[in-house]
Amino acid sequence: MRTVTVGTRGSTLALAQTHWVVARLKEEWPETDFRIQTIATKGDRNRASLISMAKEGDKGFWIKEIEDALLAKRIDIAVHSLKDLPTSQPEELEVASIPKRVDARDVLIGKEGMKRLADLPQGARVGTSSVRRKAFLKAFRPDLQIVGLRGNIDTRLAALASDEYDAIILAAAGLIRTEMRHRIDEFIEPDIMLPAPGQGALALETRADDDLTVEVAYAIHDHTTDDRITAEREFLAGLGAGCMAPVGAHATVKGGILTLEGWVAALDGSQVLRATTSGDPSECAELGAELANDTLGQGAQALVDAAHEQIA
Ligand SMILES: NCc1[nH]cc(CCC(=O)O)c1CC(=O)O
Repeated sequence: MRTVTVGTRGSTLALAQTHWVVARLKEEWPETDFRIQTIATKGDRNRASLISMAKEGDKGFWIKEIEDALLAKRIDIAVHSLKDLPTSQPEELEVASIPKRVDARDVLIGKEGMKRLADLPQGARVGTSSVRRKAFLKAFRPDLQIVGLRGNIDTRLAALASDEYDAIILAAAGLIRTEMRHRIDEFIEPDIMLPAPGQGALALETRADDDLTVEVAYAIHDHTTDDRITAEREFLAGLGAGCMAPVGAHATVKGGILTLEGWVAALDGSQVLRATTSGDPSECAELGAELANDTLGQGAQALVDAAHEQIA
């Protein structure tokens, strides 16, 4: 029996999504034995200094150790949240497969009487440490107070019980995958808060020359998800921005047409540039690049640069 070792971080979410991936792979490859290996990353060990790590240009703080394990052949497939994966991989590695995406939206979870964003009282305190969520929240409701909120999903949900927050914002996908959908009070529509590029999608990374494993992983590839997230990530890349930028992107495919929406915001929400384009899904990369150029033409570079400076 062939054995494929699947590597992941050890958080509840990372393990839940890896168990889901392995169950899907096992359906396609019943003769293969899949093992799960957990790996601690710098992001797991040192949560407090995410911002300072970003300042050092250390983009892959959730993935470096996992990619090292792939290169050293300790694991064969790495499972990542796609939105945490930099837009390019080391030369010896590749994203071999992108499974079907779950809900890309952000959600609100609130205390009693604080269950809808539009209905929150004046000056309500909303927990998030995402610059994108903060900027779009401030643009929608300048009165809201944004309070930092870090940690894995369990930590963030527990923090809501404290006095510091009236409501918190999380990705729907994380709650759905950890069987906590029932905790969601409101799905925030993309016309209020555009999701992060790739939110709700996973990436299976392999060694580029490991043909057998690439084939195993590719069996659960979803072409429509791939087209959508390619458009979203090309938009982000075209802006020269990373996952710490106040940038949202969301692509949908309906009736054979891909529609991509992209937003770039000032950190304080005082300005949001919005653009949209559509075309054939096979043109997904070009559509992303074109949309980045469109927002650059509207002055997006100044917003991205200002965000880089303020965060650094
Ligand atoms: N940055 C952390 C992170 N990375 C992936 C998810 C879960 C959602 C997903 O798969 O996109 C989360 C938590 C969150 O943003 O609430």
